[in-house]
Amino acid sequence: MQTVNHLEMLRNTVSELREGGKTIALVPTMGALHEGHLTLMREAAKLADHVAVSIFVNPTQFGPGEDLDAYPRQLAEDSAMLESEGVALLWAPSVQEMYPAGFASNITVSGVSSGFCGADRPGHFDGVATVVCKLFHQVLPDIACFGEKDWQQLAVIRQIARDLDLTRPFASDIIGVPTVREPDGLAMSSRNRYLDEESRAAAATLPREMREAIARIEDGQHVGRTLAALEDALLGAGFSSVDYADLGDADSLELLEKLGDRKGRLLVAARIGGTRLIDNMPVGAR
Ligand SMILES: Nc1ncnc2c1ncn2[C@@H]1O[C@H](COP(=O)(O)OP(=O)(O)OP(=O)(O)O)[C@@H](O)[C@H]1O
Ligand SMILES: CC(C)(CO)[C@@H](O)C(=O)[O-]
Ligand code: BAL
Repeated sequence: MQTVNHLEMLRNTVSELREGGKTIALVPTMGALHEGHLTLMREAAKLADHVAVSIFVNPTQFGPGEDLDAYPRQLAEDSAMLESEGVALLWAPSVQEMYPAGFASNITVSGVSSGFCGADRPGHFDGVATVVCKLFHQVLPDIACFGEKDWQQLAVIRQIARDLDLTRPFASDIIGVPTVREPDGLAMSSRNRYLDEESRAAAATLPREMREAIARIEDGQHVGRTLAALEDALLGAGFSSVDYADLGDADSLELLEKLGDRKGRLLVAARIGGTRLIDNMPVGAR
């Protein structure tokens, strides 16, 4: 694996990897790798000749008071995991390399980025869209893989890929990979490591109650009342607050009060032991 920290070297390495018409799949991450990330890499490896992974804790997607400083950074450990996955290229730029002095651009996506996490974390998806756009221009991948765990992020990235002509041939090259879960159902996330034993045990209530709520909605029960009951169940199980628990159209993320024949998605963000967890699941898929 080649580890690259500077743009000029990245360009040379990408050209070398491309020799003979070889293709590249990019997996953007913020590091602190877990099995969810490795699953993205294994999917990427099926779809291209080489897998490139970026590790960059992107300051512009963190709001004031969020966990930018506390976010786990473990490049040596991550690097060893990538080596054993057969990753060809690790792109690990510094903040200075990504945002040199005088950097002044920003990509704002309307529509899909406005509710859910977009409402709770103002500017978050601007930061994500801007850095992902830069990563695409830097690595020039043929495809890129993202996790469905961050469903709204995936929708935002599909939108910029389409709008800004980021991939060949357009957004079909953005691959969404289903959420990888712990045995008790909790979605894997780098932030799970913030949880103490008690909060970690209670966190599994989130996917369990989501599945219950989905079954009720699919059985025709009132959406608003079912979601209110879901919030109560989470608060009763030890969550300190629920940022949102809403049913959205799976693609546009428009809020749905009734499922009808729409393909829906239940999206939840809730806090436990000081940690904000997110999850989402399909509704109306059965
Ligand atoms: N459990 C998971 N299943 C599938 N993909 C995942 C999972 N967790 C993360 N990903 C994907 O990995 C990529 C990198 O995510 P990131 O490095 O932010 O990890 P994370 O575990 O989501 O961290 P965080 O705790 O910050 O949410 C994203 O495309 C994300 O959706
Ligand atoms: C896509 C991403 C790497 C952009 O910083 C980040 O939001 C993430 O890890 O999900
Ligand atoms: N995986 C999403 C990145 C973030 O929460 O900032």
